Amino acid sequence: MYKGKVFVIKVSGGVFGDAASTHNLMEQVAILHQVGIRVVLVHGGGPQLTQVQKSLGIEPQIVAGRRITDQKSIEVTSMVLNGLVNTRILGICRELDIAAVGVSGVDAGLVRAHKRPPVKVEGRLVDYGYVGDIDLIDAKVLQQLLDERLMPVVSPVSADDQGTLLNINADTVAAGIGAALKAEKLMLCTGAPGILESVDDPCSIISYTDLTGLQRLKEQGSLKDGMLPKAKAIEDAIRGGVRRVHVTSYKSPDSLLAEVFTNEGTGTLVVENISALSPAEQQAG
Ligand SMILES: Nc1ncnc2c1ncn2[C@@H]1O[C@H](COP(=O)(O)OP(=O)(O)O)[C@@H](O)[C@H]1O
Ligand SMILES: CC(=O)N[C@@H](CCC(=O)OP(=O)(O)O)C(=O)O
Repeated sequence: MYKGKVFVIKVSGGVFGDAASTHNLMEQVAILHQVGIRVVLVHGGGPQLTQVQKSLGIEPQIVAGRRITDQKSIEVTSMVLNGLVNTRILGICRELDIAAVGVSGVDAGLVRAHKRPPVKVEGRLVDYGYVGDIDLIDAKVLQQLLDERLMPVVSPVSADDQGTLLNINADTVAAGIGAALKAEKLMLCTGAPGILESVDDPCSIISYTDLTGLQRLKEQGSLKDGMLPKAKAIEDAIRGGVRRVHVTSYKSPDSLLAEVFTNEGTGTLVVENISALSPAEQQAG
């Protein structure tokens, strides 16, 4: 059913803090790649970035889920995301025999962005510095790699047309790539079990929702911190043509495969409009 279809899988940096979770997740990615799904892996690296910033005496500042990125921090961002995290994932791909190629949003004009001007967030003016907003995704380079059966491993570091490097949230980049490739699925693997009705109650997981449901959660204040850029990314991906967005935990051992190959799944599935789906479609993973 999914052979030849595009899945964009975004893995949060948190997974790489634990070797067993990392292997577990990458083994599932390997299976999806090996059965003929065109997998694009987009990675984060927020916790690693925070750690290296602190070791260099830079106090990390994150506002509404996005990192304020000054001149020194954009250098750290490209060192950590393009260097450390991307290369570590490629090493695991070697071990698991996945033919993978590392790229970033800078490569071959993949992500064209501009520096975000100071914006009002939660009532105050915030200058995010070298943080980018996406103008265009040119996914040609990814199509070429996928046509050669190579798995792209994408770091979200991007640039403007002058070559100024910009930091973009990995969920945002994954959503843009999903929309550009009209992906069958965007899978966001995060530390949370899925989208929760109440962030303090891990049992309040929402199994199935749509854009109206997501808006309701936002309006009632259920979405906070890192879930804010994730919710925006989910909305943009679906409006851009991605059929299904899944939010799953990297902590449960078979979360990706269960989400794809069982009706129940383990996390949250978001579609454009639940009532527009046929009963059969509502059943499908
Ligand atoms: N309604 C919610 N459901 C789930 N997580 C939420 C919600 N609201 C806020 N969060 C927080 O958002 C976090 C996910 O964001 P973040 O840690 O930035 O993600 P990642 O690094 O995986 O991209 C969760 O671990 C949780 O603390
Ligand atoms: C602008 C912005 O916030 N960029 C993110 C990029 C990394 C990321 O998104 O990593 P996770 O998926 O692990 O959170 C950051 O600096 O943390």
